[in-house]
Amino acid sequence: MSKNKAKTGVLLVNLGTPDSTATGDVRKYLREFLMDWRVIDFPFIPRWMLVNLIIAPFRAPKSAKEYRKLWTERGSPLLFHTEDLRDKLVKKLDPEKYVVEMAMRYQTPSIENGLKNLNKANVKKIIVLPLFPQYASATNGSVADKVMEIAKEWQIVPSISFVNNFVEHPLFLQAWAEVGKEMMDKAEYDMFLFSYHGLPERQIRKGSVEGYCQLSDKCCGNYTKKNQFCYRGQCFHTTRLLVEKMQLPADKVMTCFQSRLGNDPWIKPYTEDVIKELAAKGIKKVLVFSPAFVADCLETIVEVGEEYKEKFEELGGEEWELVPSLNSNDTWVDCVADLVESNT
Ligand SMILES: C=CC1=C(C)c2cc3[nH]c(cc4nc(cc5[nH]c(cc1n2)c(C)c5CCC(=O)O)C(CCC(=O)O)=C4C)c(C)c3C=C
Ligand SMILES: [Fe+2]
Ligand SMILES: [Fe+2]
Repeated sequence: MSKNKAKTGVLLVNLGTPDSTATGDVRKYLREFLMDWRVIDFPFIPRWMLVNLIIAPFRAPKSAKEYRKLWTERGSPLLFHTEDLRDKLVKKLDPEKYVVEMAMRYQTPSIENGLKNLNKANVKKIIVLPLFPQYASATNGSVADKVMEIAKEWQIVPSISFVNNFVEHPLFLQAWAEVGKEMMDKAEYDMFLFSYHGLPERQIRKGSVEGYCQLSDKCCGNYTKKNQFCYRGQCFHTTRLLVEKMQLPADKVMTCFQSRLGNDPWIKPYTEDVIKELAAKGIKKVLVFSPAFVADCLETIVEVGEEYKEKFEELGGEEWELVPSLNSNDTWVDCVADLVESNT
């Protein structure tokens, strides 16, 4: 390719994390995150009151304590795993064809800065890759909002494409099979739990085409063109594909949803309830996959790896192991490279 040809810009975007574990920084992060109407989908005034008068003040000190448990010399795992992914992707892609930037939807490095750098490189096209395997308005939808909010100020808008989801990508499935196999080679398990980040049920209903999704097994249990964007349906589909790929016994597999916030109904079954059910059935050894996340973060390391483990053990469980996330696994890097090249 000629050196004069314009390149394609790639913007990897993950969710975001506080700049430090100081309570003030955590509060700032929570405020930006939860004031996003796609995350707390209430009208502005009730959202502002809920976030600024209730959630941020009370949650920030508690969350800051949790962030201190996982913070490293390189900062937040979500951030440094995404940096490592970017660095490996840069080495993998043809430098004559691609410029790669990474950003966080909330806090830093910002999407604004990433796009500015791509613009400086005079790219002809931008591929935005939100690092969320399953589509949700609160994640992928929000990344698209932010990118377009910035691009609407530009005189020249190059072509911009968004990767919507990648649950069916063979290298995504292969990468999970690899990290899972490493764990399964070391020990035997009675149960394989697939715990995904949850969502308020009303957000699924709002996105439901012709009211198709009623949050039952009938709709979410199949993956069809009618529920192709249903987050819950995509999560069950991810489990089915991974079970097939890893040849896990179907009667030893469960799908559940974690990280509920507030009192409204979120998508079920809740991971907390499944833990009780497993313990009551006498299940002792559980291997947990968390395939809504591609990088280890607060929700995997602390919530699944520590809090749920403690609950399971209190109820008589013996082993609760978390499969590490994809982070910068080489097959996962190949998957990202392929998502870029096939969208170029
Ligand atoms: C996997 C995709 C994610 C979806 C979907 C999602 C929806 C969602 N999240 C909240 C509230 C919180 N999430 C928090 C942390 C967090 N969430 C995701 C991903 C998804 N969220 C990640 C990767 C992380 C970890 C960030 C890190 O720094 O490690 C938090 C903050 C942490 C805490 O205080 O517990 C909140 C709050 C809502 C309300 C929501 C959908 C509506
Ligand atoms: Fe979240
Ligand atoms: Fe559904």
